[in-house]
Amino acid sequence: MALRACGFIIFRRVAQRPPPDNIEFLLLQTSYGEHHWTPPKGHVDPGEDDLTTALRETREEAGLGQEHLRIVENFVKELRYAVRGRDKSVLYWLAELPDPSTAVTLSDEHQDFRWARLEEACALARYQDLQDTLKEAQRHLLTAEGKQ
Ligand SMILES: Nc1nc2c(ncn2[C@@H]2O[C@H](COP(=O)(O)OP(=O)(O)OP(=O)(O)OP(=O)(O)OC[C@H]3O[C@@H](n4cnc5c(=O)[nH]c(N)nc54)[C@H](O)[C@@H]3O)[C@@H](O)[C@H]2O)c(=O)[nH]1
Repeated sequence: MALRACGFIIFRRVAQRPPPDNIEFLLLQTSYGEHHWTPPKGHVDPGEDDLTTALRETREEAGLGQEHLRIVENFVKELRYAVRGRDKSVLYWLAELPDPSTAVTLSDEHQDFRWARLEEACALARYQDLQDTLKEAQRHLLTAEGKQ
């Protein structure tokens, strides 16, 4: 069976810059393996529903819970890639951190985090599918605000 993981693309808006540069995405760097950067996400536990997984992993990995987040409607993206020869599917929802000063608290699974504008986020993310997803998220937000 394919591996399945779920998470959140989390963004915040900073007041000091005009759109689109006011949008910053949260990326976490693993403390293991290739030290790659991804949004908070993780494997679905047996019997767990996808959104519950996304919320649980975001709390575990970034210290951010539903009380800190505003989930954006009509945005969910699936990425499919192979990990050590097994197909993996990752579902990402999109959520805003309305209070941009809310602290991010990492677990042992990650060694660093970054709030990054789209260009830097894409450079950190490295994988084309994740970069495309971040770009789509930004487009979705700007379109919703009538700024594009
Ligand atoms: N020591 C050690 N331990 C590990 C390792 N590996 C796992 N652990 C343990 O597992 C726990 C994590 O459990 P969860 O939090 O539940 O799972 P996830 O959050 O899902 O995390 P993963 O790291 O398993 O999965 P990915 O992020 O998917 O990375 C897997 C590979 O896929 C590629 N890749 C990544 N992202 C993209 C993308 O967007 N697009 C594309 N195209 N490719 C992408 C990249 O090549 C990468 O190397 C940790 O606590 C460790 O105990 C490891 O290498 N060494």
